[in-house]
This record gives sequence, C-alpha cells and structure tokens, in this order.
Amino acid sequence: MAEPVLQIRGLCKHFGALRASDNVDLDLMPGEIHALIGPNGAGKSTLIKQIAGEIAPDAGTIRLAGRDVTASGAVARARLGLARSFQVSSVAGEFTVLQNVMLAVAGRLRRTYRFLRPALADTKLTAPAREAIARVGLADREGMRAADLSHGERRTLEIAIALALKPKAFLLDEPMAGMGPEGARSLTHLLDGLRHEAPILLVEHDMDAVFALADRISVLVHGRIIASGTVAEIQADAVVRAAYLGEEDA
Ligand SMILES: Nc1ncnc2c1ncn2[C@@H]1O[C@H](COP(=O)(O)OP(=O)(O)OP(=O)(O)O)[C@@H](O)[C@H]1O
Repeated sequence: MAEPVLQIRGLCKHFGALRASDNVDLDLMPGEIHALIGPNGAGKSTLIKQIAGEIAPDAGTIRLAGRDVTASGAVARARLGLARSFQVSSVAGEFTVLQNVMLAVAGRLRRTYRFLRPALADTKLTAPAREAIARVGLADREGMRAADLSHGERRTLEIAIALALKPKAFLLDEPMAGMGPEGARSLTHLLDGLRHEAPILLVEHDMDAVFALADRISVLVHGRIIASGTVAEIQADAVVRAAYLGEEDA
C-alpha cells in the first residue's frame, strides 16, 4: 500500500483544561481529498496549525513524506512541500496577480533578491508563475492588482500561490468561505482536479463542497476524531448525525 503523504499519530494539544486535540490520528494518502469537518470550536484550526508548524503539539508525531517534522518550524515544513492556505486571505494587495505568484516561486527556488524589481523581471520566475495562474483560470487577471480582485478571485489566487510551491500536500482551511454559489462551484471544480497535483487536507463548513469532493471524511468533535470514512459512510453514521450533521438539519 502507498505511504501516506501526511501521517499524524497521537496528536494532543491542551489549552488549560480544554483538549483541543485529543489523541488525533490522521492520514493523507496520495491523490486524495481528505475532508476534516466538525462543529465550531471542535479543534479543526488548532489541528491545522499544528500540522503547519505554527503551534507545537503537547504530544504525538507529524510525518510529511515519510519524514518526522514534529519539531520543524512552519518555514521548514513549507520548504518540505506543505502548502497552506489561510481562512483570512493572505495575498499582498498592492502586487499584481503575477507578482504575488512570482514571489511564491522565488521562495520555492530559494532565490534571494536585494530588490524587488530584478526579482519581478526574472523569467525563471515568470514562466512557472504563469503556469500556476493559468491552471487556476486567472490568466486574464495576471496584471491586475490583487486588491482589485473579487473575493472569489483572491481565494483562487491563494490556490495559485500554493500551487506554485509545487507542494507535496495542500492544507486548505475553509477555501469556500465567503464564496457565492457560482464561486463555490468553480472552486469545487478546481480543487477536484488539484488532488492529482498533490493530496488535499480540506477543512470546510460547506457540506455541498465536502460531499462533492471528499474521498474520505474525518469528523472532529471536542478535539477527537469520532468517525472517519467515505461520504456515504459518514452520511449514514448515526453518531455523526447526532453530533454534527444533525445540527445542520435542525
Ligand atoms: N490559543 C488558544 N488558547 C486557548 N484556547 C484556544 C486557543 N486556540 C483555540 N482555543 C480553543 O480551542 C478550541 C478549538 O478551537 P479551534 O479554533 O481549533 O476550533 P475550530 O474547529 O477550528 O472552530 P471553527 O470551526 O469555529 O473555526 C476552542 O474551544 C477554542 O476556544
């Protein structure tokens, strides 16, 4: 069987008496979209932050492409191929779409520039940046300032930035947030294809998107994974319905 790209074992994180992560095991397999769902405050963001290296777990291990990264920082994990998108849009508004993605490529190639202007004229950065922009369907927005994009386009730009990092795994934290129905549909289509570039750990409240995309769903409640399975298995799970999906129906 293939090795997981991300392997989480026994992850624990306490905030005082609160167990935000309670002995979490999670795998992200090549080619899959693994959705992490759960009610507000279940510990999804805390888990993502530990995987990204932004906060340290109290116990447990995180392996990326077979390597133990539990003690590595966020920058080291990004360099090892973990591409993280944020709930809050993280693009640089004053830069154009192309420049935003070029800066990500510069980071991947570990090129350092004393000034921004030579960086933004470097064709070694332009070509891969354009490729990522075209891949997400923003080619006609290339010269536009990121600040002037629509919300949906900015979220899509974040995906292009993540893609330009040629990641081994994507961590996407609520990519559908704030998208209208049309935007959500086109982003769902984009993510559907993206899994072939790298598997996606997807935290998402939009259940239509989750049910359309996920190969596997894990349900987090009070820091614990209470169920993990296919869309059909999770939809049919009585415990999950009571703990989470039921509240959506109510
Ligand atoms: N730095 C912190 N200090 C103390 N408590 C925290 C901290 N960060 C998160 N928590 C608590 O940990 C629990 C899990 O929070 P977390 O943000 O991970 O949940 P979530 O599932 O991402 O929620 P949401 O869906 O609303 O984003 C919550 O009870 C939250 O108040």
